[in-house]
Amino acid sequence: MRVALAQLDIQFGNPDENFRQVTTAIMKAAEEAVDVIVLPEMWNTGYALTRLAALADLNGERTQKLLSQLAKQFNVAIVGGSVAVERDGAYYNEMLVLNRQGELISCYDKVHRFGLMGEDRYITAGKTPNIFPIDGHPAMGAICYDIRFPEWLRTQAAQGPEVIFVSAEWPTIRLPQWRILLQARAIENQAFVVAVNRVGSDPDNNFGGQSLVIDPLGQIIAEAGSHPQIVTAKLDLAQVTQVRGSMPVFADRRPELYQ
Ligand SMILES: NC(=O)CCC(=O)C(=O)O
Repeated sequence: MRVALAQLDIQFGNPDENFRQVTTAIMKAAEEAVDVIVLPEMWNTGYALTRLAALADLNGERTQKLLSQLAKQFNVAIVGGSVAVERDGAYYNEMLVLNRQGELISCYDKVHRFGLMGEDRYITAGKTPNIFPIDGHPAMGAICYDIRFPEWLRTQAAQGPEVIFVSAEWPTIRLPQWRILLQARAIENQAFVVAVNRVGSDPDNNFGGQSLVIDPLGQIIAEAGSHPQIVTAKLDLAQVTQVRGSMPVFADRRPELYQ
């Protein structure tokens, strides 16, 4: 599986510019003949949470239309990062996943709201998992702060996903934790982790990128810098079978003790 990570400088509160930027990034990534393109968190608006009424994508329609059209045009799956969406008068931090045919195969609302960036005041939390196939391989997705909750990722990883896609707006100041948390999620779940962060800044935070691809042993196999860029990597998914076969961590679990 060849993946492209679109590390973008999201423009605060400017959906038109961000839709333009995402279109360009997907077109550029598709030139690399990848199977999946992954976007960062809240790429339509950034964390302009006080302006959601004016800026959020109503029912995710604009996002789904664009990503579906690009997926079909370039014959590529898209893990659509996340966007601010309005549904029935509530606001969500929502990941849309499209297959190569442009069909919506998963719609996930961030489960853990990040209070330090105001999500607890403006965003409604999701409560459903996010497992989907990419070309027949089981995969899953999480959004930023979700990675601090290993039990949430584990509950889903125990169902078989070989790749964990993560979309984030993770501030520079905590990047050392970003790296360690993602490596730990890869090791404990014996899965690839493909994690996209943004770069640039908003009125409250700087974002230093460092998007990562990590193998099931926790080794970093691709890494972005701190500027906008597309990073590509090849995942040898047979490695997941091999690592899980050599140490049966999932079979050895004692979930009856963990409540
Ligand atoms: N957008 C987020 O969820 C940020 C999470 C974060 O920065 C963290 O340290 O956790």
